[in-house]
Amino acid sequence: MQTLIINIKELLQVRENHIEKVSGKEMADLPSLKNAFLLIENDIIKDFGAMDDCPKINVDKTIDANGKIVLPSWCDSHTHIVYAGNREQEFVDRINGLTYEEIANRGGGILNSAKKLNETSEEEIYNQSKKRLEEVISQGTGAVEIKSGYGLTVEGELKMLRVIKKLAENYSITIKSTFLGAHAFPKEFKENHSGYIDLIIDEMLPKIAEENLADFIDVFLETGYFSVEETEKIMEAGKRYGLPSKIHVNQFTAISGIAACVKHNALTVDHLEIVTDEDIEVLKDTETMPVALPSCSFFISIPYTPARKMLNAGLPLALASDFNPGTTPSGNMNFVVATACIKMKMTPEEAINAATINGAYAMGISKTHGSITRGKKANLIITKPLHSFYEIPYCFGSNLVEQIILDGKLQA
Ligand SMILES: N=CN[C@@H](CCC(=O)O)C(=O)O
Ligand SMILES: [Zn+2]
Repeated sequence: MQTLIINIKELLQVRENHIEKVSGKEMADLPSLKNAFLLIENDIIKDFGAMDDCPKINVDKTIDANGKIVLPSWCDSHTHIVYAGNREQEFVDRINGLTYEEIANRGGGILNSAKKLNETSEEEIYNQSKKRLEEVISQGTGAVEIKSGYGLTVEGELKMLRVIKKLAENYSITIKSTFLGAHAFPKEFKENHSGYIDLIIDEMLPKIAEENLADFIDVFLETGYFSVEETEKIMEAGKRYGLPSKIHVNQFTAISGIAACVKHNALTVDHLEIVTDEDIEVLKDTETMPVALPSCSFFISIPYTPARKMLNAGLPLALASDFNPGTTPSGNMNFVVATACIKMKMTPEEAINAATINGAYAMGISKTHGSITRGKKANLIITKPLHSFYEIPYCFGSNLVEQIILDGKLQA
């Protein structure tokens, strides 16, 4: 099956040679081709180039992208799409003056979602979650990481991970799965942290490994949640099962968690609303990708990740949605890119690099996703006719995604 896209006004994120990620100043460069074609064979990008060089061949399908921009699908490396119910009452409570911390201390927050999840059947959780997945697909996401973390019991965590697995089996979007048993301490373990950590390490992890349910392990490393020492113990356990870590850290406080993550070769450190100079130093020249979640900052009114400072220090940065019922009930990566430009002062080039190739790196899939490179997966966005790709962040409230290609197939 061959599909040819012709007359592309601008083809973005064109990389002739394989790259894993872009860092610092490199992020300002978003290579592109104007008046281009792109040839897809089955689910793979077979070729691309200037329209003058467009092959004269018979193909199964031709798409005329006159006036439109084509780019690799968004790679959203941090979500909690699988959950039960929602938490709109907490949204109103925050409007009326309560903080995220105060709501959590009253038994709301993550424990509220955990209660709902444990009361809901696997089938019902699947049905609720698939709607969110379908929504983000329609908004241009072509690869997504989904975390557990609202079970906080052996059965609850397994249930969430099985739903993620089923979504991955039933949808063309690429899905990576992360075990986040260490999202919060359940009430019954409030005074017995080591008891819950033993449950994670001795009971949850072996079962998850046996069913091959996770690609990564995550911990909410934060004051009032998991300490640096507790997180290190869980990262080490994850490693024994071949699970690299992707860690929630520095959302509200900086407690030297990033250094611990780097020491354990974490693939990513995520959130980073509060970042110290020491944190930046420790991330330099490492393989750990910092991940910013600007929709979370927007929704719960906390600081934005200091992107400029980090890029000026030569660091890479990925952007992700954090789609979850508490802090970010949106998985719209177009909004993430726009907010990064508007609030974090990233240029459109930097933000698109952060949401494509660096997002792919943050899921361990930059060999196959995140750029227009021959041999990579044909997961693509075709926009509506645009003046330029700057309109993607500029028109922050509009849906500019016209068509989606996943696994080389145009989605209905
Ligand atoms: N901060 C930790 N976890 C989620 C929020 C969880 C929740 O409130 O349900 C986040 O990434 O923002
Ligand atoms: Zn999160």
